Amino acid sequence: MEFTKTPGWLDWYAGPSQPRFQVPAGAVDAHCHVFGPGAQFPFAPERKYTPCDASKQQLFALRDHLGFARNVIVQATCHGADNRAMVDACKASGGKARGVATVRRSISDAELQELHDAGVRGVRFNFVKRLVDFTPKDELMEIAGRIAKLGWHVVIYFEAVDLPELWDFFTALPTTVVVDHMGRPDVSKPVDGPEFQLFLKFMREHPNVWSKVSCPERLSVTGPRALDGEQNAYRDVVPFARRVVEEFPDRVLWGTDWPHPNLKDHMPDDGLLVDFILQIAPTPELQRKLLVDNPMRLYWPEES
Ligand SMILES: O=C(O)c1cc(C(=O)O)oc(=O)c1
Repeated sequence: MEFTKTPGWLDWYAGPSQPRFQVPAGAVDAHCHVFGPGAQFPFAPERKYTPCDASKQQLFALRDHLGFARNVIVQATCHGADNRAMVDACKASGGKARGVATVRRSISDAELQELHDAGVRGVRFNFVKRLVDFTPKDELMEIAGRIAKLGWHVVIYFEAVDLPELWDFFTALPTTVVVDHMGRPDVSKPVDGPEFQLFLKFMREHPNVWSKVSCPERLSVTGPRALDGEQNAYRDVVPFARRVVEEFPDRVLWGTDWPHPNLKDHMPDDGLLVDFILQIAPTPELQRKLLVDNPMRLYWPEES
């Protein structure tokens, strides 16, 4: 099947630089995606965007180039609840990738078990309205109850302004809960202001809640961009991510977010995104927790 990219689509950055920051041995890129290829794994009819292709081979090449050992491949919304591309990548990784799936209530126990055998360890619930249609909360809660029995967790993606409305649902989830991209704070607001303080309270009061301190390129308003060798990129995001890393060092994850769906302004150099980690996790101990210990505990508990 032939697909035409969404107008203005930015393709992932070809030829990323070699990071200056050498990540610790065994580091995990805990948030990345594959897109198709569309000819092999068609994009879902209900998708809100049509991306460029981003194959498993290209993802694994990036992993090796950046010095990472493993990936967590998160189902991208352009594939809906058809997890074949993500599952194919997990299976092809030789145990070096785990997955996070999107499932509907109609999924059978046998299908859940097949996902588990392929390496899936979580489901993603998405509340970002530009990405997905609404799913009733009772359906999501039913799915959460079922996947809890497999030892999986729930990944949630939402925007900061929606946290108050979603609070009761999130805090009732029976599993570990992993927040994508720090719940998308508005970084033009103060880090000590009510909006981000509510997010910190969410983590403080609920020890089952983890956060990915990822996507500065999405959250930044004033940059500078991770391009042209910039070693101090996205300075406006740093206080937010650093606060989360320092207060909750055992409940944070980091990922490239490659191939960076829906960026409108620029496509970052992934090598420089790795260097960004030094700004938010300044000590070797924090780096090891963020990049190795925490993702291993969540995704490869049998090895950690
Ligand atoms: O902000 C986004 O556009 C975005 C989209 C997706 C997805 O389409 O799955 O995943 C992400 O992590 C971020």
